[in-house]
Amino acid sequence: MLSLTDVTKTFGERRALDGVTFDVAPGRLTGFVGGNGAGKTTAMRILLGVLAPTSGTATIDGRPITGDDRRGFGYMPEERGLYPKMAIGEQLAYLARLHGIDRASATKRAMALLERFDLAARAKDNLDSLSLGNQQRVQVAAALVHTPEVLVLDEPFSGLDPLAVDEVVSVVAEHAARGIPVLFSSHQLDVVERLCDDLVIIAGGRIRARGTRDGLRAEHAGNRWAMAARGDAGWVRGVPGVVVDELAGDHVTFAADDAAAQLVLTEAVGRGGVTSFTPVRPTLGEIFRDVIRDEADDTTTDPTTEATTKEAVA
Ligand SMILES: Nc1ncnc2c1ncn2[C@@H]1O[C@H](COP(=O)(O)OP(=O)(O)OP(=O)(O)O)[C@@H](O)[C@H]1O
Repeated sequence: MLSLTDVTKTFGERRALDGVTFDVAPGRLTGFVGGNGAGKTTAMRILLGVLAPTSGTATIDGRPITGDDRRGFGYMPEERGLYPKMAIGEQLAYLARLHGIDRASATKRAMALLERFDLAARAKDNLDSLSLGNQQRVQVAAALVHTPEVLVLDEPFSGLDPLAVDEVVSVVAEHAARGIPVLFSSHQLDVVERLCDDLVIIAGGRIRARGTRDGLRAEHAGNRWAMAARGDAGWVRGVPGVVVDELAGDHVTFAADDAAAQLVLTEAVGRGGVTSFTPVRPTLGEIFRDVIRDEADDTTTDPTTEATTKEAVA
């Protein structure tokens, strides 16, 4: 288990993280979601030891993360880190060797990863001769080449088309399935929603929500229901305690507490039955807007539009 506990990070006057606590469980994909400047990269850099927290702790299995632990981490940094003018096969093999893997195995691993990303034929090409999507695949491969014990990926899907996203997702999921903790940040909420097991939502340097994806969706369901009745469902408008969101013939979505929803169901059965009756789960985008709005009162800036200037710290 990889954890940040009560981590605060300030850059001069700017508080980039404020009491941040979350876990990344082994064998699970944890999506890290937040607007520009929310604090995702800063939190990841603290996990990686690239930055020291102002206060709070970064731990693995309950003990402070050491340099040795971190050598076993796979990290795809926001600023990317590969050499544009070096052949990609050679480059991946070189990175594997930096992790202490012998030359023959390093080359083998590099080629296996390129194979996996359908780039084996390009092994001798320089990184900068590849399309942006392929360069991104190589960046992901670089984080995986030493078979990491922990995987931290900063925006691994940015700039990828939907098919490339699926391909990277399946490779990353294979690594999670080895039982390692995987944390990735993304602005693409639809991808996060599809991919992750657990979610951490951050805004303005503070954690606004965290938990399992399904748990958060249930928690934020807000008593909304969808029903497909047999016959026109217009009568639902007249049921006490019900607010209809959308009505289209026999399909209706509405807000109602459990008792009012039960009334609707009973009435529908009396009127000929239903073909479906389900709670409506919010999308991740809806949850995101929900938690940001809930907390907006006690933030001084809009976390989703905050500037992302990254001044160098002297
Ligand atoms: N080295 C730095 N010096 C000063 N301020 C910094 C530095 N790094 C980050 N910040 C500030 O800390 C805040 C959080 O930035 P961070 O990069 O962690 O956000 P982010 O969620 O990764 O954003 P994005 O999605 O835009 O990459 C921002 O206000 C940013 O300007």
